[in-house]
Amino acid sequence: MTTLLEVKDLDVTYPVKGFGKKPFQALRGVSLDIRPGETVGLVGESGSGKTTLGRAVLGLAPVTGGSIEYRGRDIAHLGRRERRALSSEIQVVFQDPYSSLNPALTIEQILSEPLTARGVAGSQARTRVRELLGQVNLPADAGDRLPREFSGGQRQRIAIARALALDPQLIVCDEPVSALDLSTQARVLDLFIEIQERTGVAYLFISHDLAVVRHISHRVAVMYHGEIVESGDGDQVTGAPEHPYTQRLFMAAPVPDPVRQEQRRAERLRLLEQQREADEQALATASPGRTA
Ligand SMILES: Nc1ncnc2c1ncn2[C@@H]1O[C@H](COP(=O)(O)OP(=O)(O)OP(=O)(O)O)[C@@H](O)[C@H]1O
Repeated sequence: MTTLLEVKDLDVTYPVKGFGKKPFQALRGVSLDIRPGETVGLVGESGSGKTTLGRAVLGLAPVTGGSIEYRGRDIAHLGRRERRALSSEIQVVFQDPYSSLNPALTIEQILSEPLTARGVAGSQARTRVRELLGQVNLPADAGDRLPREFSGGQRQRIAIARALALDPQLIVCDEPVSALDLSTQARVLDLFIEIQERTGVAYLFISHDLAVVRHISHRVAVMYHGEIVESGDGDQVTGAPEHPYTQRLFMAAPVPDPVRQEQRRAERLRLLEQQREADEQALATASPGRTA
């Protein structure tokens, strides 16, 4: 299979303001590839450089070394116009569905924006907006409403619809479910999977949540202090990590094993039962006339 995105030996260094302050190197020799239709999960603790890598792919971080090839073309240092042209291919969904949608625009206006920028207008754009709302399981009349009329999960669906408007090949998803409650997370994750199965879009899926990454990724890369310390098949990396950092990271967040959970529940019930019997015995001793 061909490679869609190939990041090679990437360095990103942020200039730091203030006299005598040294620039901060946030990524060091990072290499990673994404194939068409694939989800690569990027995991690591806060500050390890996950967002920086996503932003570099989007042309929003100061790349100081290495390359980012999209379909064989280096996109690490594109000018504004070339970058805009690439926005139909590479899109983004951010963490916060509250700040990422313009509160003054209706959903139809929000979803039409990328279409209008491409010269798709009028009835063609309206048809596409309805199609997009359907793709993310929102009713067609959602187009007339404002973002504030929707829940967090619904807003994230709208953000996903906007990202899909131009049929991208790759979406950088930066913690897209972290702001949602657990059951909404599960539904939005399933939506990501369903969309991928239907459209063949690839995801660079950034999350600090191992359960989320495990659920959605075909392959997983683990970041630590600006470097990728381990990468490979999702089950392999999450199930039998090799690098000591990954082992520690995964030990801190144990896999919810249904058999183990059932054993723990049975153990809790047994202890409660023991406690109840002990209480009743104590009560019976204190008041000998009482029958259990
Ligand atoms: N614009 C910036 N200028 C200077 N340093 C930055 C800038 N953006 C990020 N950093 C630093 O780069 C490092 C990596 O940050 P980044 O946000 O990529 O990590 P992360 O793994 O996504 O963490 P989190 O999950 O907390 O967002 C951090 O030490 C951060 O403080």
